Amino acid sequence: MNAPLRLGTRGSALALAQSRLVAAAVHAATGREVELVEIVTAGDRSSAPVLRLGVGVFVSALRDALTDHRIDFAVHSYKDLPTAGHPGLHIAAVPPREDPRDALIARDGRTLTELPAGAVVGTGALRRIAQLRALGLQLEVVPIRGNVDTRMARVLGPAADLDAVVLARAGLARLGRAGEITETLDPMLMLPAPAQGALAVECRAEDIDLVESLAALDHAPTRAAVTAERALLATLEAGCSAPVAAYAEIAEGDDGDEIYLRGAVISPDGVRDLRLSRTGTPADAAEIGKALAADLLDAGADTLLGSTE
Ligand SMILES: NCc1[nH]cc(CCC(=O)O)c1CC(=O)O
Repeated sequence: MNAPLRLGTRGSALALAQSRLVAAAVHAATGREVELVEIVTAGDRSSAPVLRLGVGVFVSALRDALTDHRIDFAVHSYKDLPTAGHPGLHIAAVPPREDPRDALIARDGRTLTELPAGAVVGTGALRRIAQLRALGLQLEVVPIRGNVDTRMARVLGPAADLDAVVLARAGLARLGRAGEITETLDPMLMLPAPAQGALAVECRAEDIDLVESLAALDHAPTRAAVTAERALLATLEAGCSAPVAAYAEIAEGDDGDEIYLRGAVISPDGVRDLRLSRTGTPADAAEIGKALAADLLDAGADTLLGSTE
């Protein structure tokens, strides 16, 4: 009898929901029992804002637990992973992606265009702040923090102080709260973060049996999409903190699957807004991402990236 596999997870509602989803999929695919091991991170203990700590603290606590053999595998929100890999660890599976789009949750069921001028919209990422400002809707866009429930309460709770918030649809869907979304935002207006809605299932590279078992959860089109989006991010990232968005769609073409990658770099005030795209085959996902990043740099993204330091 094999001992249960230990799946390390943070204790937040979203992390637990994602971990339970993957635990069930691993059990179904392998017949192995999976037990959740809660890892308390420096980020969970601290009251400092996540923006200052960086999501890296959550990721590194799980990675330390993997390296120390306290757990066998971990599930990350892929978009929170640094673009550089981690020595000794391997992303054994990228399960099917949730809807990667961003979502608006507004009072009185409103959509973006139904919000009155001067409406106050809260959101966390610079990428979203910049794109909301680029719409020219005369919204007052303010940075907010906290977990999904905290952010939703700023619009729907008894002490609501915002007209709307923008969050990833995927997180709300996994928490069973997609029904509270008042508009799912078209990627033409709000291009998502690279890898948004995707999960990364990580284990020790040396555990070849587990690497092989977890591969049953891998979804090739999602992996190709995420590879393209993150290649773009990694190529642009050199020393910058500018808002970068990327979204790859995989569709059936005449000669097999085709990948359609869109990328955007927007100045934080929303005034300069560069959007370009490329197509190719999923096998070339990484090259397409790098090439689109080069296109964006040629079109002036470098000055945009430089000006936001
Ligand atoms: N940075 C926070 C974060 N990391 C992952 C998700 C959930 C969506 C996903 O899995 O991409 C969220 C919340 C959000 O952006 O609204």
